[in-house]
Amino acid sequence: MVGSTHIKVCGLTKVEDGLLALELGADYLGVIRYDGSARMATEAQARLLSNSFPVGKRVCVDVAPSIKELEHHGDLGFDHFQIHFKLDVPLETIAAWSEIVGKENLWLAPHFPPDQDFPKALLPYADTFVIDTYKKGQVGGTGETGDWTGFANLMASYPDTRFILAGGLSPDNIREAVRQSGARVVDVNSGVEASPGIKDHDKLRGFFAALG
Ligand SMILES: O=C(O)c1ccccc1NCC(=O)[C@H](O)[C@H](O)COP(=O)(O)O
Repeated sequence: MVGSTHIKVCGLTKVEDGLLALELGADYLGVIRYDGSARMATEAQARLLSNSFPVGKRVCVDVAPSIKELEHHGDLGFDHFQIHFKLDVPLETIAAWSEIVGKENLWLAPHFPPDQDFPKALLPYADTFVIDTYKKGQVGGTGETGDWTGFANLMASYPDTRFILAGGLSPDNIREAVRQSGARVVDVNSGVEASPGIKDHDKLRGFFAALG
């Protein structure tokens, strides 16, 4: 945490990048297990990262995993499970994800356009929602900024739910993003990368410094 902002650094594939993020004050470290991502950690990398990072801070990120895949992510030792998905996924599937990992550990990242209301039917299944920038045809990790005032309105509408601001955050815009959105938890990935899956240590330092 820096000031009153909690921070997740996502898309890690190297232990040293995660350890630097922790040293700087990261609250959560994200490892992507989706095979459509340029930042996907292999099974061996995911196991190493999970074993190297503190309990309670390890987040496994995937896109609409099967039940078997989600159970396997749990076996790798992750604490929280961030699932990106399109709204055509049946509520029964979402209920099953919630049952498997626990509502308190499920971070739902629904893919919905800015002109559509937040899908409140999802609220019973997770305590935490990641609001990532919508881009047609891409489920998560767009690297583009979203609607920060819309995020502030969402938080005001559902005060008992934890929302995480994601999408295109960087050392250059994080201060303004937090000011406009009121976000208490932020998620950064491509904005602090040297290349997909590899963090740029100067950018990482710059991101945390900007919040200080
Ligand atoms: O980053 C990806 O490649 C990705 C692919 C599919 C689903 C999620 C993905 N990333 C999630 C994240 O890294 C973050 O949670 C978040 O979306 C922020 O990403 P960025 O806009 O790059 O900061």
